[in-house]
Amino acid sequence: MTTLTKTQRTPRKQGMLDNVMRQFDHAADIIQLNGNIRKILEVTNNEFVVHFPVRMDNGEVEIFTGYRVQHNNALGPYKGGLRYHPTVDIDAARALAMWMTWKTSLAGLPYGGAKGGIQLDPTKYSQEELQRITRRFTYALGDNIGPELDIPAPDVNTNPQTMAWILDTYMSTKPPAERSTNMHVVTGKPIGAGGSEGRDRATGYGVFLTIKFWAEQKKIDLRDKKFIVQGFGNVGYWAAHFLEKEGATMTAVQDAYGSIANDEGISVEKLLEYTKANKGSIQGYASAYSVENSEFFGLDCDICVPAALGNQITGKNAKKIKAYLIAEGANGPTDVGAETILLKKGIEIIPDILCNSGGVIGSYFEWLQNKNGEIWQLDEVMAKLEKKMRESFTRVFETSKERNIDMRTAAFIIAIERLEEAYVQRGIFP
Ligand SMILES: NC(=O)C1=CN([C@@H]2O[C@H](COP(=O)(O)OP(=O)(O)OC[C@H]3O[C@@H](n4cnc5c(N)ncnc54)[C@H](O)[C@@H]3O)[C@@H](O)[C@H]2O)C=CC1
Ligand SMILES: O=C(O)CCC(=O)C(=O)O
Repeated sequence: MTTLTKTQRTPRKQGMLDNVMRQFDHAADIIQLNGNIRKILEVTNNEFVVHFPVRMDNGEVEIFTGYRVQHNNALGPYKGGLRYHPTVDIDAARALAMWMTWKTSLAGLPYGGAKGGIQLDPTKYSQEELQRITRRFTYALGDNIGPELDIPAPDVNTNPQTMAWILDTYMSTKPPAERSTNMHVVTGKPIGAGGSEGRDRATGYGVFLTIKFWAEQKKIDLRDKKFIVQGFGNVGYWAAHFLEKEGATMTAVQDAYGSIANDEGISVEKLLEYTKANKGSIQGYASAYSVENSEFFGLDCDICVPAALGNQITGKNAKKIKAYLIAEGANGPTDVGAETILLKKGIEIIPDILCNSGGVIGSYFEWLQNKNGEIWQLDEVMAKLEKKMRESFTRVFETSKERNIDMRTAAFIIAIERLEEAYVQRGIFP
């Protein structure tokens, strides 16, 4: 059995962790959050770091490091994705777990927050190797995940297939009578393996909905508006798909391999077909020209959708941004320094914990269906998702107007106040 290390510290350091803590501090100061509750929310509950060996296709054994950080479970089981990327480390997992706590609280879900992943570059491994890595990671986590304890889901470079491997491995460790009742140990599964209709598009659809609700408030017609998207994976593609369907035009895209642009428009569906035949990359797409990555955020557009990694919009490139709206599909794409610049310029930001919350809401629907032995149709899932997204958006937008604060601070306040209420009502910290 691989050794699990458990710590309870959350040191402040530059990067995503520093950003999420500063966002939290800002909101907590405004509402004068109860000091004891603040202490609890500042630290993560549990942190698991696992090292595990996996045999590669060439017969050699490689050692991998995986992480799962459980930030808070005052509102329900820990919930959040697993990321496979070279930048995954303990601080990234802590930051992303904290954002999950605020996100699930804001969305009114019966969940806490967690996040994790494996530090690796998945492009370097075969599908067989990725399957063995995922299965060994699942064994290493053991009963530290579970359908009523901590429920992983897809994130960067993980997908329904990854979730199916986790499900299968987790179930194989359970006695026969418990196997079929544990389907909800992960969400974002393939439909045939207990997944839900609509979870594939839930995050991107939610991103689109928040843009639509914002445009309604501002009396802006999305038809003919230009948008740019960083990241053309699950979130970026689906957000672009729904924006294009609404009549907006995608004029630039950036992925891990480079950036392309075309002021006349880039067809979302044609680009998707191209990436499928091009190892997932947008590079070389004939109906667009390539641009320097450093120019990407400064391109002319109305709406900018960062849907890749954290800390992409920084003090360095924020000044160049021409969009009047940033819709954060990614977690933590805008650092605190950049946000100050953007807000001064009058650029509005739909914050990640609201903008991309469609994903975890879709996961909640999958979890409920598994628990209750139900199967919902796509239109039912999408209608329920839209209702929940509208409720969250309206609360954030109204709070932001009433208190004369930006939407991120408003979203944090709503999320933290729900947690504060839970702790106070439980009588722990009157
Ligand atoms: N999948 C989900 O349901 C949810 C994802 N998110 C967040 O959305 C973001 C994207 O996640 P997914 O779409 O699921 O991942 P994905 O793995 O499907 O796609 C990631 C995309 O980002 C691109 N990318 C990676 N590194 C990049 C870089 N340095 N510069 C530009 N592009 C880069 C990749 O080439 C790919 O196109 C992440 O921040 C994730 O945490 C948030 C909520 C839910
Ligand atoms: O679907 C989920 O449970 C979580 C998705 C996720 O990782 C996120 O919202 O950042």
